[in-house]
Amino acid sequence: TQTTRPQRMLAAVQKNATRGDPRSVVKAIDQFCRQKEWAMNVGDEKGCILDSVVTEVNPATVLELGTYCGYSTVRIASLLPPDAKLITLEFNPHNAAIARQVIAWAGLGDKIQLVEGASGDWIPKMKEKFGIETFDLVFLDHWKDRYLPDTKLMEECGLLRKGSILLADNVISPGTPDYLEYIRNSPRYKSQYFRSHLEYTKAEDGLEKSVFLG
Ligand SMILES: O=C(NCCCCCn1ccnc1)c1cc(-c2ccc(F)cc2)cc(O)c1O
Ligand SMILES: [Mg+2]
Repeated sequence: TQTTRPQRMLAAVQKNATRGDPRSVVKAIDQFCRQKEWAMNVGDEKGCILDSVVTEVNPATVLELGTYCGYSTVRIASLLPPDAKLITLEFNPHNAAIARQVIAWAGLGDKIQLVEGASGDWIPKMKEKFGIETFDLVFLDHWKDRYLPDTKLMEECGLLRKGSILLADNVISPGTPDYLEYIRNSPRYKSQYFRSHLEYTKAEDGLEKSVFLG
């Protein structure tokens, strides 16, 4: 029977990456996506910007919205300090199952909590279920029409503190116009656009980094 693209991506990781070596997992996925099949990972070019923000913030608590196959999950977790916690939310059970195996191959299972379900349902439960007070860093990479409602929900649930960083993928391609309009005009955020390209292509895309001012 026909395999899925995430399954073929996982097979490429298990074939070409070294167990317990997150950077080799990232490299194997990028090679697969450049040489074999495009897939919607944040990719190597935007991934370098992601790495620099993670390193600068050095977060103790991270929320990732949109796991997909775990590429950015592994990228972020490989840069976190020892006791840091990364919670990643994935809606699609098949993708979540693949991501768990990619994360395990990278040897990062103890740093990452993968939660299956809808962000709108889980964000209000973060404190009670995971003992999270606030997030130091949020990486938005899920449905593009959920960036704005979920950001407002995080504000309302008190999950952001003065200095929390939101980093949003795909603000140009596919685009998140309502989120950009809100975050760039809100007095409660200071935003910066990092121009780049849509993963593995020459099309424009970029990351929007926003600091919550409280
Ligand atoms: O849709 C994207 N991501 C969300 C996937 C579903 C999330 C499910 N979920 C997880 C948690 N809550 C809900 C996405 C799309 C593209 C893209 C760009 C150009 C193109 F022609 C086709 C596609 C590029 C990305 O980088 C993306 O991230
Ligand atoms: Mg994306």
